[in-house]
Amino acid sequence: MKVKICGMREAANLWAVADLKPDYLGFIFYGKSTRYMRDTLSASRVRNLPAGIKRVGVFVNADLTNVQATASAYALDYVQLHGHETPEYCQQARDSGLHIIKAFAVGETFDFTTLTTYEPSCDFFLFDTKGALPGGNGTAFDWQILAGYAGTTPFFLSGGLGPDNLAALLAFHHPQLYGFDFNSHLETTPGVKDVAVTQQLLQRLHHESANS
Ligand SMILES: O=C(O)c1ccccc1NCC(=O)[C@H](O)[C@H](O)COP(=O)(O)O
Repeated sequence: MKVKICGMREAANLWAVADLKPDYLGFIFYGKSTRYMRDTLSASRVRNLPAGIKRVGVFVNADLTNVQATASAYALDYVQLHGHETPEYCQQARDSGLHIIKAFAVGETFDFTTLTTYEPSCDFFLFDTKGALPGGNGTAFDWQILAGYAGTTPFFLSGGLGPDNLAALLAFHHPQLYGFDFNSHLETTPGVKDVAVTQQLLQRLHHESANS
């Protein structure tokens, strides 16, 4: 199972977490987020992450030209779209060479038929919890609702994941489950991950994968 750690914003913390070798690291390019990182992390620091870690830029209803320029400056491997971006927007982004993770906010119900038109343009979906904020709400949704997802695009499971629900997480299965996305439940303050907690979590995940 792949692991994405999202919302990095401090240089020293970024290097410490990168040393733990997560598969993906996420950077928030949404100005209203407490994890906004344009002022705290230079493009060269992000570009120079160790090989093997995929860089993901998170955007919310951003102008496509801005997304393209940012993806190029920070050498982003993926753009994660967390707003009301349409299938046409995703297709245009993909046609320009970007790789797409489209996030969807899941509430008590979710109409999975709305995903069909996104399938051709998206590399991954990310199912997050519906909340007051576009992301980073820190609450989990009822993952059983994903039994209704019968599409072919692999997905990241997200929303309030952390050490406290890791056992339940490891017991959750879905044919298209690709990875877990962690954020606020690993933090000491918004944008700063607790390195010891993150290390323990990754060790537990690797241990479980090796034994499954
Ligand atoms: O984290 C943010 O501040 C954020 C703000 C706006 C859009 C997306 C954002 N985060 C994207 C993520 O991928 C988070 O990891 C995801 O929402 C889950 O966060 P959490 O519930 O805190 O685990």
